[in-house]
Amino acid sequence: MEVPCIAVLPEDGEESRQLLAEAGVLDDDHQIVAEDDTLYIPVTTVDGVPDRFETQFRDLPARRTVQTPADSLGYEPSLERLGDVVIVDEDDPNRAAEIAEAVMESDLPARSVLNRASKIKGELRVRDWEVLAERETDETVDRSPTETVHREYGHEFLLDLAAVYFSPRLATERHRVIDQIEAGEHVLDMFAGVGPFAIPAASRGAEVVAVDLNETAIDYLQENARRNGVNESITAISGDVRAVVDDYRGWADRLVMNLPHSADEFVETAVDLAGEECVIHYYDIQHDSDPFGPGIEAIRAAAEPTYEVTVETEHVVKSYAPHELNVCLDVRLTRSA
Ligand SMILES: C[S@@+](CC[C@H](N)C(=O)[O-])C[C@H]1O[C@@H](n2cnc3c(N)ncnc32)[C@H](O)[C@@H]1O
Repeated sequence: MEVPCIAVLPEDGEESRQLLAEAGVLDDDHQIVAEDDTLYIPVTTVDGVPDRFETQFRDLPARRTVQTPADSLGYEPSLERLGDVVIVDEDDPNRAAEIAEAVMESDLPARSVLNRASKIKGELRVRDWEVLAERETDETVDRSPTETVHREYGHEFLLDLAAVYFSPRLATERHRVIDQIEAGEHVLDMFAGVGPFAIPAASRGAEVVAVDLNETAIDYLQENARRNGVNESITAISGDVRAVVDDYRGWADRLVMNLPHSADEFVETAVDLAGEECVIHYYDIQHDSDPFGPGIEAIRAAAEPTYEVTVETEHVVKSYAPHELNVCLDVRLTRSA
């Protein structure tokens, strides 16, 4: 379509564009075109173009705007992105299907759209998913629609949401813990999943043991260790963490205990694994009237009097449910003299 524009030399382009913008007549809906040593800059109207420019009419292509799901839906859907997977949280199946279609039609780089089909459940803390939409490309034809690559603070994690636990919402919390790790430390991640604590810990120069009951999570953790170049510093063990006590008794300078609903069942194991001095990052979910008390009590009961127990940080990670908080205690155990 022909639109009004000015014609200038390329070296005058930026100054001219600015003058048009200042005059309020720069047309952002069409593209600037370079042709035969001339730049054609679109304007919204001939009136108001500064006198130094001559206007003419020319066929300039429309500028493509980014299409979002909200553009076709007419409302902003609640979406979460994990790599190239888009997650919706919708109880109404019609609305879920409508959102999925809008996502696939939009410019979001989505390979699949998933809906939560169950709560996180069982010992392995995995949930069911409904695949609402899926785009197959040559590159991803053999990949499950629930598998993706998530990037976090310079690391990448391959994972299958249908087979392992993973939450991108804990990225800032993981970073808080990882920031405390020093090179040479012995770090034991008791519930390691696909490695979002263990792998960055190894990148900081720690020697890491990562344990998980979920064999598939350990397979991904090993792949992720390779992808992030730290496989030499991580020992990955598939099985119940209680079974590693004989091999790692007294070994750990730092323990990560991210199993919030039942961490209290593993404090004796943690004390068995702790070295002379050991920091425990203990995750818990408790009522907001006393979010830290039960965890501190459980750790004191298991560790004292063998260890002196110092609570270094009481940290609220996020709200979990009405009146329930997901919290982390950073607790230092120092073996008593
Ligand atoms: C909440 S997820 C945390 C995973 C990981 N730390 C993360 O942040 O993504 C808890 C993990 O503990 C594992 N798990 C549960 N019971 C276990 C046990 N007895 N021994 C070792 N791992 C266990 C589950 O398989 C699950 O991967």
